Amino acid sequence: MALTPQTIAIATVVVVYFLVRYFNRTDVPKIKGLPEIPGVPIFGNLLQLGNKHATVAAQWAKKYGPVFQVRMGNRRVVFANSFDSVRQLWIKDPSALISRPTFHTFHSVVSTSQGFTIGTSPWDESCKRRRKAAATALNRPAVQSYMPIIDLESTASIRELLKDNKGGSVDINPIAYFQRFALNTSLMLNYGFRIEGNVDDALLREICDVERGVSNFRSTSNNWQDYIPLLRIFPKMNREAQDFRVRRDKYLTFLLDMLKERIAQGTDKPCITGNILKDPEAKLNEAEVKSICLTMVSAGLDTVPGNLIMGIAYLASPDGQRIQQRAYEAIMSAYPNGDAWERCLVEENVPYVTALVKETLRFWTVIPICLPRVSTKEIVYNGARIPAGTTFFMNAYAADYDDSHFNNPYRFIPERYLDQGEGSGTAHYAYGAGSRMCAGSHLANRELYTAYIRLITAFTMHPARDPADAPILDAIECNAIPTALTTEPKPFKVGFKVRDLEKLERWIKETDERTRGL
Ligand code: HEM
Repeated sequence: MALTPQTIAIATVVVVYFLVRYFNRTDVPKIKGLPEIPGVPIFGNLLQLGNKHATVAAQWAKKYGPVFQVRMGNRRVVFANSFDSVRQLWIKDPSALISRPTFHTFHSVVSTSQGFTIGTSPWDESCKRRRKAAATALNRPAVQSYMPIIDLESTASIRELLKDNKGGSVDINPIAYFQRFALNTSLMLNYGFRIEGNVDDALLREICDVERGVSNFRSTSNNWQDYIPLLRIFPKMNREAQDFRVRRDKYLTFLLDMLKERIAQGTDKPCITGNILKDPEAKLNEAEVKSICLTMVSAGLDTVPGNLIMGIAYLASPDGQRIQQRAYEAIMSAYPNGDAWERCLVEENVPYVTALVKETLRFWTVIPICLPRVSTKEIVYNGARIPAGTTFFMNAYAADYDDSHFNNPYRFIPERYLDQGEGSGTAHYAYGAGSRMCAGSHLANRELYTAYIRLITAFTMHPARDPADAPILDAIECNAIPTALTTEPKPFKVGFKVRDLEKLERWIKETDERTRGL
């Protein structure tokens, strides 16, 4: 019997209907009582979120309220967009959001050889062990013992800056200098190894490029194949992710093998992985050691420089001149003998610079959509029952620019953290919040504080001579890759003028003497 055109049309409609229904399912059913952003079949809200998730979600929050649900392909996501709602969901019952979701690209393609970082691991016994090991290695007393490394690396970057700016006649793009500062600090801590070459060193560039690429595969806003499984039939994304994995394996294996060889020969320097490998009581297996190494190499690599570089961009701008001057006066009044360069290694005694660090972290919020969480039990929010297994996104950018919490959030005002009020309690969500908050925040704070004290006492910073080199002073617009997990600052240049060459050369020489054995 021949099929009539009508039968074919009806059959097509039925097949399409069931296909759309099949592909339109979500991991968690619609949550009653929580506003839902209207979307389209299969894609959900992905098309509307586009490549600026943080700003689009912040706009929706104005219409739908601070917490709402969206559909990203087949994943239902609860988005929190205000300072207070983050506090309620992430901090009030921290155990409820202790886990992390898995995503196809990062977890099944990029991470098959070295395992997951701590920050991308779902909560289980292994994650607990790794987080505990990292937290112990990164707690306050441990970080204090690493200050010689920060002494060495901040000086190395400033020394090279001084050489390259040729007496102030050349404007400088600060990015590579502070990438090396952050990477070498992490490598020294983790492997007792540092990259000796200049900012063009091949290993430095390779690690920075690959980690940046991998960070894009980790992004919650970049990988539609994570949300729409049908898209995984296109092999291109998988191939790119695999290429990055191969390149990453190469240097991670090189670094770990080198450390093991040095331990065998007794020539290793004290470091976190060395301590673990040599500790007969350590309960971590090879895969867990690799995960910690991976975390240590990647966690501070984009985040610390992103803050420092954009902080420098602001300080050097016409608006930043007042802040630079005030910071300089505060440093001079705390250290009239000019020993801030050295004292910043043992104490944090300039509240204005501490406030400058906090405001930098808030204003630039370099992970605008914080690392995602998944709930391990039911959470009740404003009467809505959100089931266990739901994915949560913290819009840290929106929360850090929440005008019901911060006065003039779009202005860069370190003073907000000098007075209580805005500064009391959680200062900002740049480090996330609650049970899986950044484990490296003490280290990062010490790196930023030391770098600021040294940069501000060494130089005055000015706009570049060519207006085309001016930075973009907006936390979203400054980002060269809007869908990246961590802000990648668009290139810009700054003028550095030495305040007192003789003193600076003396401080550098003193660091050289102090750090000779490292
Ligand atoms: C300014 C620099 C940094 C920023 C802005 C930053 C930010 C963050 C954020 C937003 C998270 C997710 C927190 C959450 O889900 O609530 C995180 C996690 C993490 N960070 Fe950092 N981070 C920085 C530097 C570092 C450094 C230097 C290290 C260590 C070398 C580090 C180690 C970690 C670890 C281990 C986690 C995972 C915590 C977990 O999942 O249990 N971070 N960081």
